Amino acid sequence: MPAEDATDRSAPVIDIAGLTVRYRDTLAVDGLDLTIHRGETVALLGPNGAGKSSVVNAALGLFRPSAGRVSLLGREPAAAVAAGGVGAMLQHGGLPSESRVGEVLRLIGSRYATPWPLAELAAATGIGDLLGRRTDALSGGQRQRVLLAMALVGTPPLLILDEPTSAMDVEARQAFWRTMSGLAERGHTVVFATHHLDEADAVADRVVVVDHGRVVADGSAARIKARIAGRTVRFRCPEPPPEGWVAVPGVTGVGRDGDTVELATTDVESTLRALLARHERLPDLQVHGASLEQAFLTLTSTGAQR
Ligand SMILES: Nc1ncnc2c1ncn2[C@@H]1O[C@H](COP(=O)(O)OP(=O)(O)OP(=O)(O)O)[C@@H](O)[C@H]1O
Repeated sequence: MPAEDATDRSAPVIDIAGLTVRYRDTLAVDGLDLTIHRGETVALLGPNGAGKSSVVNAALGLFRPSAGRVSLLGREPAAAVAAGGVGAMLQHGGLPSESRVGEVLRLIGSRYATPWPLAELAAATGIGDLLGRRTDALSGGQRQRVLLAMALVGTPPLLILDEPTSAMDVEARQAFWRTMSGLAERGHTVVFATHHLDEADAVADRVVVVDHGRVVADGSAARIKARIAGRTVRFRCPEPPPEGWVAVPGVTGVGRDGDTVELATTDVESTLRALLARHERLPDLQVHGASLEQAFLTLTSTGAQR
């Protein structure tokens, strides 16, 4: 693919301050601050209605926010998009009708000084066999791959993607993330909203959790998981202590599955010490770290409802 054009490496690629989005009575984004630097791959996570799409759409300058400011590549969003600095894939992105996929990509590419050569772009996005296909004769997953190719054709330094893999099958999803990793290695910045926590965990070097229009956690997936400091200790033990498992130091929750006990703990060391002092044997003892999903549920209102 063509080399990426030079950008100021120190300046933020996305700088959002005090972003507020209201739709009549709904406060969708509530004074959100977010700064993203060149080369970062950032996942925006949050439950349905958290405000992710509103942040993405406002960041792209698709509407004027109620308050706050957004700068993309050091410019107003509309100017950065018009200059070809931003590739976007929206949740309800449309394709021109009555056209062939290859024609559309050639046409968009002709607007750029250094478009990604069509054959290479088609290979990277898995649409080699779709170039002659009509845009209104695509499946949901094929459509998503073509939308991705449209976002990438100008090889923009910044990619903003709203649930880019939601209609893709497992193979297409893996290919998609390989392409994204390649772009990130070349210094492109990738920001994507997703509900796939496993993808965020595997692909993003930074995870931003949004809830009720605010950032409730921001850091590497590992840091976010560590922040809830949750571990699960499992073992087989038919008899609980007389005072109950909750009396064991560190334990915050107790579950049972047949004769297997599952203790949620915030202090795994104290919990294990206390258990081993009391029980000579803890058959099938296992200790698990928190998954990003557990962290997500704890950090957002989804968890509070449980
Ligand atoms: N055009 C609109 N008019 C009125 N309310 C809207 C509009 N778009 C979004 N909302 C509301 O704003 C809030 C945030 O929605 P948004 O789509 O930004 O969330 P999201 O995190 O992207 O959700 P999802 O994961 O379901 O796509 C929700 O309460 C939603 O109902």
